[in-house]
Order: sequence, then C-alpha cells, then structure tokens
Amino acid sequence: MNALHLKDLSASAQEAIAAARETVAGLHAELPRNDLVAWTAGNVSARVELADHEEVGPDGLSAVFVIKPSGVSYDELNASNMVVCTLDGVKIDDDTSIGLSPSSDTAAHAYVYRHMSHVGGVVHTHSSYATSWAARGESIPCVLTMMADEFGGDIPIGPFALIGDDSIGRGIVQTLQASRSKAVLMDRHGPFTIGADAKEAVKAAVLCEEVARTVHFARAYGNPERIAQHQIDALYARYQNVYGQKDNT
Ligand SMILES: O=C(CO)[C@@H](O)[C@H](O)COP(=O)(O)O
Repeated sequence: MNALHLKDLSASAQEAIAAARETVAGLHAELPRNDLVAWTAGNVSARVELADHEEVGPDGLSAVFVIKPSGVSYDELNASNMVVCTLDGVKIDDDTSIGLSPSSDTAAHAYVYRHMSHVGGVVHTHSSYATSWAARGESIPCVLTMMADEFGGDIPIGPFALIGDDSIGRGIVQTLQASRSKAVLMDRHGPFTIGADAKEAVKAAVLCEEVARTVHFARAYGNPERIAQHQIDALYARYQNVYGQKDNT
C-alpha cells in the first residue's frame, strides 16, 4: 500500500475521489445489465486528476484512479468499497479495509492511464461474442456503420499476454495508439475499452459486444463487405462531432 492517505489530500480532491467512487460503483451495474460479464469477470475504473484541485500529493502524485475490488460480486459493490490506487497501481490508504485488494487487472488499467493521458476510464470484460473473436485472434472488420461511428474502423486484436505485470497494459496501449478504436480484443483473453471518462468506456464495451455479435451472425450467413475507408472516416467524424446533444449554449 502507498503511504498516501485519502485524508492527506485537499477537501476538493477528496470530493472528486468520492464522486468517482459513486460513478464507478454505479457503472459496474451496467456490466451484468448488458450481459457483458459472467460472475465477476469484468471491471471498470476512472482516473481522478488531483492537479485539477491544485493538489499534488507527496512524491509528486498528480492523479489516482478508482477501481473495483477483486472478485466481489456486482450486487455487493458500492462507493465505500471502490479501491483508490496510484497510477502505479498501488492502493493508497483509502479507508477501505486493508485486506481489500483491487481488481486483478489493476496493473493493466494503471499502465493505460500512465501512457494515454487522454484516457479517463478503462473497462475490461470477457463478453461472449467479443471474446470469441479474441479467441480466434481475429479483429472485427468494419462492416457496420455503428462500427465506423463508435470505433472509427476495425476493432483490433492485441497481443496475447499473461496477467500479473505490465504485459497486458503494454499490449493495450501499443494496439490502441495505432488505431482510433476505443476497444481492443486482447488475443485469447477478451476486450478492453477506453474512454474520456468511465461512462464512455462502458459504452464502448457495450457497443463492442453488440457489433461482435452482429458481425458474428453476418459472417455465419454471408460475406459482409468492409465499408470504404473514406465513408468510415465520414461516419466517424459525424458521430464523434455531431451525434447526440451537444452543448449548444
Ligand atoms: O481475467 C481475469 C482473471 O484472470 C479478470 O479479468 C477477472 O475476470 C476479473 O477480475 P477482478 O476484477 O474481479 O479481479
């Protein structure tokens, strides 16, 4: 555990962490609700920039992230048992019980936060259809407008890597830095998704499973054609910049 205690931080930083704990706890309910997980096989995290609160902790700590405790069922998750970690993946003294360990994927989430500064949220699941593409080591071709909208092209495959060190995180970052996609299918493991915040990363996980399922069936009964690149680019630009309710004030 890192020596930093939550109470060593400013009131505004503590408020931001408390809000992130509520958000991340609530977003975990979206994983079973969208049939993305069996048992406890999925996790969500959110970055909290301390510098936004004129705060830099001891040894220059500028940010932390909040992630679920490992192996705890979704109906037992709440803000008070969300674990707070440094960007090195080390739990701080966060007022949870000292024995409460963060997700087994904490190192992967931490690596992404350290190497992709624009990422505010990370999600990992073993959702069935996306994981079946990962099991084959096959990227999902961009044959749907929804894929162009949300992922800007194919959903790529990342390298096979064992859990326990930075290998998975390194594979996620290497793959996503070479793609517009918010999702990567780690070979023979499953999807990891990123977003500007945790809700966007959960949305990417939901839509990744949706398109994995649709393209699975399309390929079972036909040979769908990849959308032309210039049309993918146009769809992506529209969806990322026009779709939904923009702040028109
Ligand atoms: O793939 C694995 C374990 O091998 C993990 O992704 C788990 O499926 C989720 O672990 P926790 O977040 O509950 O530790």
